[in-house]
Amino acid sequence: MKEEIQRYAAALFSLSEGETQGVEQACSALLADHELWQTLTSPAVSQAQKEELIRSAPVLEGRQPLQAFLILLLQEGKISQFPKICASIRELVLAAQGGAVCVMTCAREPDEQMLADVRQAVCKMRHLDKVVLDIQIDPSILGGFILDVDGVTYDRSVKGRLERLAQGLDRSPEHIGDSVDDLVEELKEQILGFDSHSETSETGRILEMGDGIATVSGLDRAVYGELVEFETGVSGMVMDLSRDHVGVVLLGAEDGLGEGSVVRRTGRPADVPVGDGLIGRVVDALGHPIDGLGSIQYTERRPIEREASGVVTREPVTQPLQTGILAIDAMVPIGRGQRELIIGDRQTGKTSIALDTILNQKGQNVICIYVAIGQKASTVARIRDTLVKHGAMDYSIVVSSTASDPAPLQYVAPYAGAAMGEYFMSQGRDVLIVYDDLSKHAVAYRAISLLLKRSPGREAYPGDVFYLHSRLLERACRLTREYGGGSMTALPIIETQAGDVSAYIPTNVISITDGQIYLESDLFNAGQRPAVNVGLSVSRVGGSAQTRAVKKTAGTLRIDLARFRELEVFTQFSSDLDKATQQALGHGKRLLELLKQPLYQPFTVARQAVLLYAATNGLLDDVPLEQIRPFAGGLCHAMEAEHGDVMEEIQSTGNLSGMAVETIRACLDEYKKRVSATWQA
Ligand SMILES: Nc1ncnc2c1ncn2[C@@H]1O[C@H](COP(=O)(O)OP(=O)(O)OP(=O)(O)O)[C@@H](O)[C@H]1O
Repeated sequence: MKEEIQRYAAALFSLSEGETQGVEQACSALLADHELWQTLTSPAVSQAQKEELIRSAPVLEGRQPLQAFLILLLQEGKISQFPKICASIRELVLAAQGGAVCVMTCAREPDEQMLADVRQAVCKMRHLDKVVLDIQIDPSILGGFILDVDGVTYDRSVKGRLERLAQGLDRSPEHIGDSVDDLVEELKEQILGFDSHSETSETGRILEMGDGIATVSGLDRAVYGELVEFETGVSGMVMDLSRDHVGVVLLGAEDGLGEGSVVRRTGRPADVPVGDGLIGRVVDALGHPIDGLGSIQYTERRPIEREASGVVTREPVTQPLQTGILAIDAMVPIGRGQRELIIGDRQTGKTSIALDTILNQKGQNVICIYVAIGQKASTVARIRDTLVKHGAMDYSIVVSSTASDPAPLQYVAPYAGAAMGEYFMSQGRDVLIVYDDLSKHAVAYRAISLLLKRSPGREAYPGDVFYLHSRLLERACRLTREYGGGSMTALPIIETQAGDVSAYIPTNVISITDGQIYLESDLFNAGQRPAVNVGLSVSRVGGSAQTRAVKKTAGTLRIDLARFRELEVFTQFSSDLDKATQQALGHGKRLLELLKQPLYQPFTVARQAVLLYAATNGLLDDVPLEQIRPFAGGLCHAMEAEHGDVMEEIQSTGNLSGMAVETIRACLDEYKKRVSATWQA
């Protein structure tokens, strides 16, 4: 509506070339003639009579362009908008003369001296030649005034100052001690140090509102990604910039907002609290606690969007990040600073792998962040319980945006998690971040983009959906020693439909990451859990980070399994197999059996090395298939109980010495002798 009025005003302004002031006066005179104006807007008077009245009215005499304009308004049924058009013309006339109209809200009628001072101050501040003040009286501001100049609000009201003081007191409870004296001291300090100067803010108004998206006019200087505040206190993020309006996504409830509601610029990008205070907490996508454990004492705030570290600050991935899952650490090793995708159909154990990896970081000095995107609240609660139960919450943060949260919050969540992780990385610490899952993240972004009227592309995703994830995952890296030497390892999760890895989002994320762990429903249903498909899973950079003991012993595992798969297919229908084939099949079956691992039971490096050494050297081939897992467990126990020093050495050096190999062989022979009697029975 405002745009339409401005268009009419601009048309009339251009019609009255060089004679704008005269036209403005004629407009004012017409509005001042109450009888004439009421007749023109009365529904009882016919159109022809009104047109005749316009042509013959003394106040419009000699003003043909204005008469034609009014007749046009009459014909288009817009005559009631004429007072607003006049106000808009007044602004245009003033702007042409180097001036502006300012709305000044006062608690009571201001005196002449004050008006003159304000006019002079505004002229100086905004470099204007002339200022017209439109005075509005609002006793609720208590005293002082609020000045609105060209979309920028200068608040010098008593009410505004009190609100700012209250906000300041609200924000500083962190350092206040427990005693009343401390509290009084702190309050005194706050009040004495309060800067009572006016607050300048740029405000706009909502033009349209719906589905968590607000179209706002008047925020001409707003920048992409900036945080704005609505009059109900809800925040929003600018995500669309057009010529005469901006698109804002709401980061909270829409209640109480509608057309005309005031929106204020904050001048800062969307940010989240970061710091050690967040460890052990469950927070929402904006970093607010949702675990009922009280407020969070954060160290600083960091913007959720940040450019990824550059080439100079990065170091190659050389340090392992143990998942504790034998199949992964042996064949798809992950290094600190790597991005390894976990991909698979629904219910194939994707989250379980990520959780097991978090549990395995206990005592490893790694901060873990689990970001739930579009998950059920009950799932998030279950994950938190699991972490608490295994003592993993002491070094973890859960960032939760559940399926019931608005799409913008689901969109923001992984970036917020990355910002929290980056803080620890900048402190030289190692971070593991799990994004569960990015398919739902892409869906949330698609919803926002379509509501912002961006053109849909393949599968209705917007054109920049690749950038959506690449800029997120690029933030995972290992920093050089000069930059603190911290790292952030990312485990993004993608859900496929019926195993289709060639769909749009899966292919995108596969191409961004440094490898993928591919989980298969068939394997999962056949009882092979974790259901890692060894053939399709790769780790592009993890090999150089793999622990030597595991690398040495797992050397032939991948090839052995590939050979087994091939043989299995070929020999499916033949009953008469030669001895070598039978042996190869038996070996493969035992390897697969060994790779089965129950939930929440991660293996240490020493255990992995012992088991892999035994399996890949065929030392388990004479153990009955159904006894493999109990035998493996027993062997590890025997090694730990009888050769604790050797296990300790493997664990600490990450290497398998000749002496260790001999000990393993001896212990295995001895243990086998001990238990083999029970097999025959
Ligand atoms: N190694 C395992 N051993 C036994 N059960 C497992 C194993 N891994 C996963 N499961 C079980 O499989 C089920 C699905 O696991 P999970 O929730 O991790 O899968 P998902 O692929 O993340 O599922 P969703 O599609 O719901 O995200 C769970 O009930 C879990 O207990």
